[in-house]
Amino acid sequence: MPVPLLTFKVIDKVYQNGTVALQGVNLIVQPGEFISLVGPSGCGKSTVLRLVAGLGTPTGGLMNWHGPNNQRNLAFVFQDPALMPWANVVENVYLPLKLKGQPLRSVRERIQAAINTVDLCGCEKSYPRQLSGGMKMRVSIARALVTTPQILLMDEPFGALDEMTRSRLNSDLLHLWEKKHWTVLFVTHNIYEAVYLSTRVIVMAAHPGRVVANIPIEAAYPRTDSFRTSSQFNYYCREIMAALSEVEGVGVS
Ligand SMILES: Nc1ncnc2c1ncn2[C@@H]1O[C@H](COP(=O)(O)OP(=O)(O)OP(=O)(O)O)[C@@H](O)[C@H]1O
Repeated sequence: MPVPLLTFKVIDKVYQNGTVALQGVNLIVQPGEFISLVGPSGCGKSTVLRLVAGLGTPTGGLMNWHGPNNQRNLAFVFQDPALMPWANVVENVYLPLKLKGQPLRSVRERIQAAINTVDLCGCEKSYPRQLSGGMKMRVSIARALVTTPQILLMDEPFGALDEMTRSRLNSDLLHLWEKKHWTVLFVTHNIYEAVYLSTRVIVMAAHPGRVVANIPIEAAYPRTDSFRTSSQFNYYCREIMAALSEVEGVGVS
């Protein structure tokens, strides 16, 4: 077995008001995996991402990064692309590097490469108001990629988009992942999206937040549109629905 990137060993997270957001969560993340977390509202999906990002600490258990000096190099993509409205695409993608004090001239190539990766070549000078919802999300992904993260944390990134745009961005994201093979932790309420994208789906339950199933999606990549209508796809969707229906508070959309 390769050395994991990150491990959660029996992780608990109890917030100050007493909410048990996570109880006894075990998770091993291998480099290059695309893991989706699905489950009803309040089962602790975002809490897992926040702990990985270092935005809070577990109240029990052990979380280990296996990189040098326990270092983490990660990037977050949220549902809201949160672009600076007064800044163009290049300036928005530059932001994380600017915050690290890197002069623009020294990172221009990296910025351009990230913009090319998300197929926004030609839009460098555009402002957010001139871009569609899907294009704004691509800028947000480019801004995450420009830091070359070891792990990309995505919290319902496509939840606010219409079904067509979501489906196209799912395919685009998968193409990017196949090219670059980053490690992705992806939160979604949508089991079809989870099955289409992931190497593995973690099903969670609420009250307390916990893992109830760990389902490897053993379908070959590249995953084309025909995968979405295949019997294999339906099989995995049914398996996840069955795991969800065994727990209370099922709320998938
Ligand atoms: N800062 C906080 N303080 C107190 N309770 C919190 C805090 N953040 C989250 N919670 C609670 O912890 C539980 C897990 O929340 P979390 O946001 O991780 O769930 P989730 O599965 O991502 O939910 P959703 O799908 O609705 O976004 C919920 O009951 C939530 O109300």
